[in-house]
Amino acid sequence: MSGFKSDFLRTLDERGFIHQISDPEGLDAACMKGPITAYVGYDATATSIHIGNLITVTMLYWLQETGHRPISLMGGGTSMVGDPSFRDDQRKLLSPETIAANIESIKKVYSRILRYGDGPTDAIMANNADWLMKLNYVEFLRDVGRFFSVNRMLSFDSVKLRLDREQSLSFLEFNYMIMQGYDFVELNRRYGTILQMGGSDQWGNIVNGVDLSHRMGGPQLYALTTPLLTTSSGQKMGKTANGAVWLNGDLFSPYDFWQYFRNTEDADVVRFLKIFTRLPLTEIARLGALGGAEINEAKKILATEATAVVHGREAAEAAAETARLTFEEGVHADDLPTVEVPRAELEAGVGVLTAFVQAGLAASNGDARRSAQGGGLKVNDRTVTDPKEMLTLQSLNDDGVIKLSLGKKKHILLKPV
Ligand SMILES: Nc1ncnc2c1ncn2[C@@H]1O[C@H](COP(=O)(O)OP(=O)(O)OP(=O)(O)O)[C@@H](O)[C@H]1O
Ligand SMILES: N[C@@H](Cc1ccc(O)cc1)C(=O)O
Repeated sequence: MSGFKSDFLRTLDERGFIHQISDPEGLDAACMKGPITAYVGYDATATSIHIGNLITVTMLYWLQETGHRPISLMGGGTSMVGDPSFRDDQRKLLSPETIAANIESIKKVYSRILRYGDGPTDAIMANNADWLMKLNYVEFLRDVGRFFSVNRMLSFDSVKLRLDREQSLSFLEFNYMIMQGYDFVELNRRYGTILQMGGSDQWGNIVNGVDLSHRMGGPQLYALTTPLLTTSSGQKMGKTANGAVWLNGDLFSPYDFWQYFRNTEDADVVRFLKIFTRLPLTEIARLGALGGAEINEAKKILATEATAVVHGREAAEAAAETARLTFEEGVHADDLPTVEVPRAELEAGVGVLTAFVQAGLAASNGDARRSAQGGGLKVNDRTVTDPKEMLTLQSLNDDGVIKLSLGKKKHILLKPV
């Protein structure tokens, strides 16, 4: 449905966040009536969330901006089980200690994006361990389990793949969607939550909660999913060749984060400006109309605005300045990513190809050799011509580091320790 009346759904729609809504007219009307409460759940499978997850946090941001109340739910209970949706293998079981540590680490980033507090539209941080870990098995089966139809659960696309391939789906994992369904009902009881959002892979789990409320005689709940974002070349956002684009700065620096967006493909610029920045749509339309080399200006604005959302304006501008010094003026800047090497190793001498592998700029010595043959490797801004060259303490530049460059855009500083 287009032509939403509520600011919330109109904003999500115009900025390209909507994939599916369970009852668009009903939800639009509810948003018009007064502040609603909506949630997104995040399992603690790593020490940070990544840019794929950032899309759903941004939906919570727009919810709050348009006068409603967001809940970020930490999956302290559900992480004990592990979501099997669209996975063709079972997840590794996480220990309670790992889950608790991951939650502590994940939590930090939300308060940069959402405003938490006690007011009617202030955000709430909840944890489903608070109710799931206390459940009594037999009571839960009788009160909640009886409303779930196994026939219907088996029909969801999210588990169908596993079943069609005749790969095992354990009873533990099969319970996941019941837990997530129950969360929705519990969050409705506790906070009047009527909407759950998530990526399109969460549709089955969310709709289960909508149905459960209905069957238990509860209020009408709603589901809203966002497209799983991929780049124009089809890669799922969140992962790059080197791993995920994490939001926690200790895993992925603000500079790397800025660079990730600076390297956006031309065809993705407008889509990403709408999703990852808060720039008005008129400004985005102007940037989208830039052609030729000017599109690079739009990419820099995208990179700075997206980095400011996650790491703050100051860090974003520092990253932009480092990039400008490095690429536009060719000077070495202090906050390029650094890899430490034991001083003794440099004293003994490290082969130049090995150094590029150690720095993560090449997958293997053979890979580094091929880049060198193409003239793509530089040491302290000098092209590597001899693949047998040794890097030693004599190779340190005036700043006491060795700058390794792969092509024009990737630089690492080797620092003796
Ligand atoms: N590329 C993406 N685009 C949009 N939403 C995403 C993307 N990746 C993850 N999400 C959403 O973020 C929320 C949390 O996702 P989840 O923790 O499953 O991330 P994930 O990277 O898929 O993790 P895992 O590999 O552990 O399954 C879910 O609602 C999920 O649908
Ligand atoms: N299943 C969600 C996380 C989640 C957990 C509990 C919920 O109630 C909702 C969502 C995911 O894997 O991304």
